Amino acid sequence: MSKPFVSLIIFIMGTMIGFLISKWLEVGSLRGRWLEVGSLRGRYPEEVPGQDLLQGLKLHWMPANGSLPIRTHYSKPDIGQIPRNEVMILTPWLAPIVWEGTFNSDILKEDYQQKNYRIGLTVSAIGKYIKLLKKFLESAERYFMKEGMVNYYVFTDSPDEVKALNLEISRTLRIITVPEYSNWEQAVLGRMEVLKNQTELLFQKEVDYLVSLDTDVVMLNPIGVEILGDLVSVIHPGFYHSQRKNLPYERRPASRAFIPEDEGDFYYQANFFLGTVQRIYHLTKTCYEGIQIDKANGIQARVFEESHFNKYLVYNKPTKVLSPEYIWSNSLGSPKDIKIKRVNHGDKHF
Ligand SMILES: CC(=O)N[C@H]1[C@@H](OP(=O)(O)OP(=O)(O)OC[C@H]2O[C@@H](n3ccc(=O)[nH]c3=O)[C@H](O)[C@@H]2O)O[C@H](CO)[C@H](O)[C@@H]1O
Ligand SMILES: [Mn+2]
Repeated sequence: MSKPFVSLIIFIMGTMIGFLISKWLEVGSLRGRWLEVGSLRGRYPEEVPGQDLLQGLKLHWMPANGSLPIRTHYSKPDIGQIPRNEVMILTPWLAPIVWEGTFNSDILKEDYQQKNYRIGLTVSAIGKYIKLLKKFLESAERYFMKEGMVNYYVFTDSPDEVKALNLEISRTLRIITVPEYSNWEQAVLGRMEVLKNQTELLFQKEVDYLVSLDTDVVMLNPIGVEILGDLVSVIHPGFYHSQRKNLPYERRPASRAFIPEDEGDFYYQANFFLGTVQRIYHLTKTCYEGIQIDKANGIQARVFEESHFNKYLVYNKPTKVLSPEYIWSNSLGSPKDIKIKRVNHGDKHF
């Protein structure tokens, strides 16, 4: 055989082997791809992929009947305009801090009205605190979620006394009987237990959001849908400028409310918190369990249920934070950064 002929044969064979190897590799990778496609194909035609992802989602910009809802008109947000320049309006974990001047109620209300949330406002009126209930509810009628679907839930040891108040209210009020607690501490700690138990029994069926407030609160200005969020707490008005070392967290490791010295964001006040039923259930259950464990170990946390509440919020960050404007006390005066006093807390005229 001549030399050129042998070279030609070798060239042709080489090309063929190269071609076969490249095809083999391609089939291998195609097989990988084919597996993926095959797993998607397996869902047709019975299931349309993605439909389950949309279940329960309440969107409203395209109503089913085609008519457009009435829109709120407002000026365009200006990226260069700072709503408040003297206070923090966003936490380092990106939760908004709600201050007067940072939101437009009309935009928020529009969203709220379309979604029709049900809100449960819970309040304890045990023993002499029943005397504060009338004023509390009258102020809630006037200022709390005016345009919303609100139920009031009153925890009391004396339903007859509550009925005797002859409250004139426009919303449903349910009286929930709780034990006669032996003292103030038991009543305050018991609130977590009652909230937890009633969420299991009742709240989960009746409302979307739960709000817990003290009875010694009188609302002075509107408290609206701007407060709604998955888990919302209020910065304590007495400590909002304090350094971490001065916050009254529980620092003893023996308590379940223990927070190490180098941890803690804000100090929150346990007299006002809210969230979705599910998040409030988890919060109150965790605090209740912490309180029970402390009790079994013969230790009382520094600020009762508020210590457990603060511990929870260090490790389960609130998704929205309300400024001290939402739980102000007149006794704290009128500092410049408090632009509006939405409530007066702590006036106990029994
Ligand atoms: C200075 C201080 O220590 N302040 C604490 C105290 O605030 P306060 O002095 O605001 O507590 P408080 O006397 O208002 O009690 C809390 C709430 O529990 C209810 N209640 C209490 C006792 C009772 O016999 N009957 C009854 O119904 C009632 O709704 C009352 O508003 O307690 C709060 C409980 O969230 C926080 O721990 C506060 O940091
Ligand atoms: Mn109080």
